[in-house]
Formats: sequence, C-alpha cells, structure tokens
Amino acid sequence: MRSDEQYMRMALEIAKAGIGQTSPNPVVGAVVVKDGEVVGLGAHLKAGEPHAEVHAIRMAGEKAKGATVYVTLEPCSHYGKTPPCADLLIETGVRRVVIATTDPNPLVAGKGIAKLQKAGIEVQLGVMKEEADELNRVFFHYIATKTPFVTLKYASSLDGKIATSTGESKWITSEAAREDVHRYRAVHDAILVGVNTVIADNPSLTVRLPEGGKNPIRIVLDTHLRTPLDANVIRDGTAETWIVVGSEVSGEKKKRYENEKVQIISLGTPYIDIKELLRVLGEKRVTSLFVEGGSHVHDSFIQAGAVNEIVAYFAPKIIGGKQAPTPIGGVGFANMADVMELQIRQVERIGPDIKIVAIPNNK
Ligand SMILES: Nc1c(/N=C/[C@@H](O)[C@H](O)[C@H](O)COP(=O)(O)O)[nH]c(=O)[nH]c1=O
Ligand SMILES: [Zn+2]
Repeated sequence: MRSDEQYMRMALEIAKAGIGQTSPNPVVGAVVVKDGEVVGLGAHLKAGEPHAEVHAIRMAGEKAKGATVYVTLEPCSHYGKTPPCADLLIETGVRRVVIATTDPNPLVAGKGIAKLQKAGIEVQLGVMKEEADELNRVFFHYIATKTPFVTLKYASSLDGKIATSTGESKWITSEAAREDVHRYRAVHDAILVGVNTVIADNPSLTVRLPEGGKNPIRIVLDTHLRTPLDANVIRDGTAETWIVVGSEVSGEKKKRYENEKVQIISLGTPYIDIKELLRVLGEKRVTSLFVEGGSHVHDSFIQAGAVNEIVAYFAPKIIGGKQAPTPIGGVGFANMADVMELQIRQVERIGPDIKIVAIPNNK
C-alpha cells in the first residue's frame, strides 16, 4: 500500500509527458487507485484533447467506482473544449479525490472542488503542492498575467564574454550545452532575438535535436526594420517569424518582408516597449518566451523587470578584450542598490560547461 505522496509523485511524473505540448493548457497527470492497486493513469497531452482524468478513468473502467483519484491540478468544472472532469468523476462514482494544487484560473478556482464535495466525494488538497506549482509555473504565470513566462538565456566564456571583440562566437559552449538549449527551444511557444544577433549570426533559431521537436515562433526585435531580406529567419520557411518594428517604419518597406511565414508586428510606438510587447504576445497566446539575446535585448528585458528565469551557460574558455561583448549590455544598473537580485536554483555540469538556472528575487 503506497502513501498519498507516492501516488501523487507518480501522477506528477506522468504529467511531465505533456511538457511542451499542451500550451496554452497546463500539464496534468492523474492516477486511479482501487484497493491499493493502480487501475488507471493519464496525462493531458495536447490542448483540445482529453484531460488527464478522462484518460485515467477510461483506463480504470468499472474499477473506477469507489476508487481514489490522484490528480496534480484541480479537476476542471467548466465546459472548455471537453466536458468538465469534476462531473465525470461524480458520474463515475469515485470515493475520494486527492489534489496537489488548485487552478489559478478564476473560471475554475475552487469550483471543481466544491462540486466534488457537494456530491459527497471526499477531497484532500495540497499533497505535493510545491512540486505541482513548480511544474506549471509557466501556465500559472500566463493565467495570472496574460503575458508569456520569459526565460532569458545566454552562453558565455568563463570571463563573461558572449563573443570575441571581432564578433566571433562559434562556438563558445559545447555541442552538449547547445543541445540543451535546443531542448528549451522545443518547449517554448516563441524564441526572441534582437536584429543585431540576426545581422551578426544569421541564426535559424530552429530546433535541431536527435529526437526532433517543434520549432517555436521566431520573434525578431527590429525597431527600424534592418533585418537582411536574405536572413534565414525570413527565407528558410522552416518556422513562423514575427518581426517587431517601431511605428516609424513605412508600409511599403514592411510589404517587402511579409510572406506566408513572416509577419510584421508594429507596436504603434517609435521604440519597442517590452511590457507592451509582452502584452501583445500574450494576446497572441504566446505563453512562454525564450530570449536568446543579444546583450542589448537582454538588458531591455531586465530593465523592464520582465525576466522570470535566467539560464546561463559558462564555457571553460577565456575570451578577454575590453571590446568583447558581455551577456547584459545596454544601460545596466548604476548603483548596487538597484541591481537585479536572483536566487540560484540549479547548477549542473553539461559536458565541459556549467549551466546555472536562477530566478529573480521578488523584491
Ligand atoms: N555562440 C553561442 C550561442 N549563440 C547564441 C546566438 O547568438 C546564436 O545566434 C544562435 O544560438 C544561433 O542559433 P542557430 O542558428 O539556431 O544555431 N549560444 C550558445 O548556446 N552557445 C554558443 O556558443
Ligand atoms: Zn478537466
């Protein structure tokens, strides 16, 4: 006989099957247990497809009656693309429902639980809540702010340079570290770079992984529309590209860029305001944004207080040179009292490199 925590840990593991696939929905896992036996399990795999509870209850069949259901997120109670899971659990006649965390969506918060309790089902809340909240931190951020969860990534030498003074940067980090970056790209709705990075590196910003992976939308911040017309992000047609420009860019210049995969987004102000950009991206259902540089763009996101996570890779190389660029350029902070403070959440070796993941301290 396993404990509630052990079954919930199982449900959390199963939920992870949906990571990078369910946007704009959360990832959810469910496990059905009857008389100490796991009789059903399920994960939400894609928006519009059945929820985790539906898969698990279907698999349990008759055995679901009188069973206990472990689910990592409060069962939904509103008619979305699929009927509410709370109703399904009631009709199925389950005895007890153990929930890790409640849904932050105002449409749902607490309603699913209330429905279950009204139907006489025993509900236990908060088992492995921390882990469940962490698993859906992107979804919860998007629901709460209607703007994308922003992860800022850079790769630098040990002495903090992202390129040599002559602009060379291939490659600083190892194949293994760069593959890790592609894993981040594959689970993000969009990836963003500044036009200087497009001019310097002509990046493709696609996902090249042995196991494949979905290409995120490519976003280029380009106030005056300087992106070369023959740039990969314009020409290669492998992924959608949105170029964000200022209001001074003329109509006929924009037309030269637009094709079936490339669209121009004008924010209506001469310069790109990051907060306004994130609001517009949120409206276009971008729930997660991977910002891959360069240093000026990184600084503008930091100055806008718009960074939710930082992923930094350090290679055992020294580039040196006063002119060589560092990860965060722009204006920076003049006083130590104003610097961005973080807490380090993860430090790991990847091949010869080091990867550090840090999140801002909510000052
Ligand atoms: N120079 C390096 C990086 N460089 C990051 C960006 O400057 C590149 O333009 C971008 O990753 C290229 O994208 P691609 O064409 O899709 O491969 N990023 C890294 O992790 N390690 C590096 O050593
Ligand atoms: Zn549901």
